[in-house]
Parts: sequence; C-alpha cells; structure tokens
Amino acid sequence: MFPVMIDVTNQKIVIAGGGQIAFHKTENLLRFGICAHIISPDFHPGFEKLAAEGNVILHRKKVEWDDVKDAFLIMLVTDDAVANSRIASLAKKHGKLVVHAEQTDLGNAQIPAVLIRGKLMISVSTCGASPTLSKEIRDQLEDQFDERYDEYLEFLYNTRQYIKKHIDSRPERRKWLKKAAQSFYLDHPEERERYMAELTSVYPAL
Ligand SMILES: C[C@@]1(CC(=O)O)c2cc3[nH]c(cc4nc(cc5[nH]c(cc(n2)[C@H]1CCC(=O)O)[C@@](C)(CC(=O)O)[C@@H]5CCC(=O)O)C(CC(=O)O)=C4CCC(=O)O)c(CCC(=O)O)c3CC(=O)O
Ligand SMILES: NC(=O)C1=CN([C@@H]2O[C@H](COP(=O)(O)OP(=O)(O)OC[C@H]3O[C@@H](n4cnc5c(N)ncnc54)[C@H](O)[C@@H]3O)[C@@H](O)[C@H]2O)C=CC1
Repeated sequence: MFPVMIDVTNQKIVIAGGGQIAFHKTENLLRFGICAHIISPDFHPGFEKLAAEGNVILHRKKVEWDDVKDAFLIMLVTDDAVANSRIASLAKKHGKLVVHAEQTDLGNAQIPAVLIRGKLMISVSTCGASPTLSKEIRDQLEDQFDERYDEYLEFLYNTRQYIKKHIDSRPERRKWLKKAAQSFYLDHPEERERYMAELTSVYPAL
C-alpha cells in the first residue's frame, strides 16, 4: 500500500450500500467536505437528515455498473458479496479507486483513521490488520496534536506562500521555512507576528 493525499474536488464519489457502515463512511467523507452518492435499496435512518441538508445524494436502487462508471472513488459496503465483488472487479479494470470494505484484497484502496487539525492531517493505517488499533493510535495523538495546530498551520501555510513568491534564493528560502517550523512558534503565537514583520521587512512584497 502507498499512502497519498488526493484532491477530490469535483470528483464523483459513490458508496454502494446504505447500512450502518455506509453511514459511517459518509459521515467521514463529510469531514472532508465530500458529498457522496449512495446507491442502495434502503437506507440507515441517519441518511434522511443528511439528504435533507443536501449533504448526500441518495439513489434508491441496487448498484449497477452504470451508477459507478463515472465515479473516481467507489466504496463497496453492501452486504451482497456477489454485487461487491462484481463491481470491484469491473471498477479496478477501469482504473478506479476501489474500497472493498469486507474483502480488502478485492479493492485497491483503504480508508485510514484521520486526525484533522486544519491543514495538518495525520492518517493512521494498519493495512487492514486492525482498524481498532488505527482508531486508538489516532485518538492518542489528539492530545499531542491539539487545537493549537489549526492556527499554527495557517501561519506556516501563509508564510510558505509568501516565501515562495518573494524569495528567489533557495538557501534563503530554506532558512526562513525552517525557522517558521520551530516549535517555538507553535507555543508563542505572538512571535508569529514578529516573524512575519521581519520577513516582510527583509523581503518586502513588490
Ligand atoms: C481494510 C479497511 C477497509 C476500509 O473500510 O477502508 C477496513 C475493513 C474492516 N473493518 C472492519 C471492522 C471495524 N472497522 C472499524 C473502524 C474503522 N475502519 C476503518 C478502516 C478500515 N476498515 C480499512 C483498514 C484501515 C486500517 O487497517 O487501518 C477506519 C480506520 C476508517 C473508516 O472507516 O473511516 C475506521 C475507524 C476510524 C474512525 O473511527 O475514525 C471498527 C472499530 C469501530 O468501529 O469502533 C471495526 C470493528 C472492530 C475491528 O474489526 O477492529 C472489518 C470487519 C468486519 C466484520 O465484522 O467482519 C473490516 C473488513 C475486514 O477486515 O476484512
Ligand atoms: N470497513 C469497515 O469499517 C467495516 C466493513 N464491514 C462490512 O461492510 C458491509 C456492510 O455492513 P453493514 O453496513 O453493517 O451492513 P447492513 O446490512 O447494515 O447494510 C447493507 C446495506 O447494503 C444494501 N444492499 C444490499 N444489496 C445491495 C445491492 N445489490 N446494491 C446496493 N446496496 C445493496 C442494503 O440495502 C443495506 O442498506 C458488510 O459486508 C461488512 O462485512 C463491516 C464492519 C466494518
């Protein structure tokens, strides 16, 4: 398995199956602002509210190739092993990303447990050995990587954009980028302003 971050803006994501697990996967996608299509003859009660809020698109039917052929990522979480396997095999042949939630070797992607702190995302995977352990490790990291990181990551992002735009010399860029990443700035938000003032005085915006 190879971990990678993927931009899914404007990509269609389909979940086949509408049970408890589909609901959990849908809520997880929503943490990332993703509105999924759900294909299933019936739905977990929680879906009604999500649909009313426009956070999910429901299709009341059994899954067929037509429902997923234009999808970028497909999650197979029906309790129909034959349907799951058939769609997984076709989708993989067509080069799609496929999560097979029951028999992982029939898919080619897996969902990790993720801690989100603004632009910091910490993903934990056990490659299917123990999703429970992934979840536990993620939960343990919550205290170490607490809410301070939300704003700190904004600072790092903004300074990086500025540095890339206004400093040409690579050694100089590295110097300023490494300085910003010192944990000192995590714990001293007021010092971030001093850093920015110094940066913009040495390298003024044109
Ligand atoms: C392979 C994978 C495929 C995929 O779905 O992508 C997969 C497969 C399976 N999960 C099963 C069971 C459970 N899954 C969870 C929880 C999570 N499962 C997630 C991912 C993954 N699950 C992928 C591997 C990721 C990895 O290894 O790290 C998480 C991390 C992400 C997410 O789903 O959002 C999310 C927690 C995150 C969070 O809470 O944020 C719990 C615990 C709980 O719910 O408390 C249980 C019950 C206890 C247990 O089994 O440990 C079963 C057995 C079904 C059966 O009973 O037969 C299978 C099938 C099999 O193993 O064959
Ligand atoms: N990855 C994970 O985190 C986990 C995965 N699983 C697996 O996920 C699968 C689903 O589990 P649950 O949601 O608990 O089951 P469930 O029985 O609550 O839901 C199954 C859903 O699939 C729908 N369905 C059945 N045939 C279908 C078809 N041909 N097309 C579209 N939808 C169809 C049903 O109408 C129902 O909505 C199981 O195979 C289970 O082994 C189970 C636990 C955790």
